[in-house]
Amino acid sequence: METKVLVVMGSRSDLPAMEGCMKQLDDFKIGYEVRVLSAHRTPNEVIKLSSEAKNRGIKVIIAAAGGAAHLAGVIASSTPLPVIGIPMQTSALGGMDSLLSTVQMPQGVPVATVAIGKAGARNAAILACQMIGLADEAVQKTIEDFKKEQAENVLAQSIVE
Ligand SMILES: Nc1c(C(=O)O)ncn1[C@@H]1O[C@H](COP(=O)(O)O)[C@@H](O)[C@H]1O
Repeated sequence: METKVLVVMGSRSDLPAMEGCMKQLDDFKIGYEVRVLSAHRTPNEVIKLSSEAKNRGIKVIIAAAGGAAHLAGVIASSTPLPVIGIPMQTSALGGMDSLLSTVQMPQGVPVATVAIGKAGARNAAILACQMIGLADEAVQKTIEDFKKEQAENVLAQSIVE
């Protein structure tokens, strides 16, 4: 399967919160690559990865980090691809630290920031597929089917007895 999404996380400790992201990409049958790299601990490797991503055929980059979460912003600084940031939940500040440092980007370098933690991880995968679907009818159809099924599931449980 062609690799269309690059998933980067700041630490292996983010993996449990990120599993839903990879599962959602699997469910949508979207090819992806997962890397653990840090803008703080391995800055050169992060820039290399993000600056080469487009030429490798990647369409969207998902970046997850917690605390002083600069990873998504640094990636966004060095690629023309859309970057989706996932703020990881933290024990010290509940993820508010990650949220603010991911979302509050300076003008000119956007990061599309989703919710904190596991909900954001899954939504990042869905949003990435929606972006890919703009230029790929089969992927867009996958999203349409997903939304229809989701609505049917909610409606099936809408009557509370
Ligand atoms: N925020 C960043 C960055 C970065 O932004 O480059 N690199 C690692 N981290 C985050 O530090 C937290 C603790 O990491 P450790 O568990 O490895 O100490 C993780 O949530 C990671 O994403």
